[in-house]
Amino acid sequence: MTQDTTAPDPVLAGFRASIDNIDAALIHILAERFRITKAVGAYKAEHKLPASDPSREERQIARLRKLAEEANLDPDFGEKFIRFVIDEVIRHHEKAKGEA
Ligand SMILES: O=C(O)C(=O)C[C@]1(C(=O)O)C=C[C@@H](O)C=C1
Repeated sequence: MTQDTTAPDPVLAGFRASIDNIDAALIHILAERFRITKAVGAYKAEHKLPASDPSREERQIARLRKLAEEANLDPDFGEKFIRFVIDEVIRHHEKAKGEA
């Protein structure tokens, strides 16, 4: 027998309410991170500093991999996620340099 996917499922709805709250928190946290990195990008452009700092990134990734492990999160996923975010920040920094 196939499951009726339209029937209300309060257990699933409870899980999803929590997922929705977590996703909202993630968006706010990311927005706050990009708000501060925008200021970093403007500072770097003004002071003619390079957009990226690979040694800083290495330290961030090592730290976050350790935190991920302690939090029982796949460290490879943690690294991929922060790499994705940092790459976007660098793109913004490069754009800010072009506009300075
Ligand atoms: O810390 C810096 O210098 C930044 O520009 C911020 C940031 C980041 O998003 O964390 C971005 C680019 C750098 O390569 C390193 C780190």
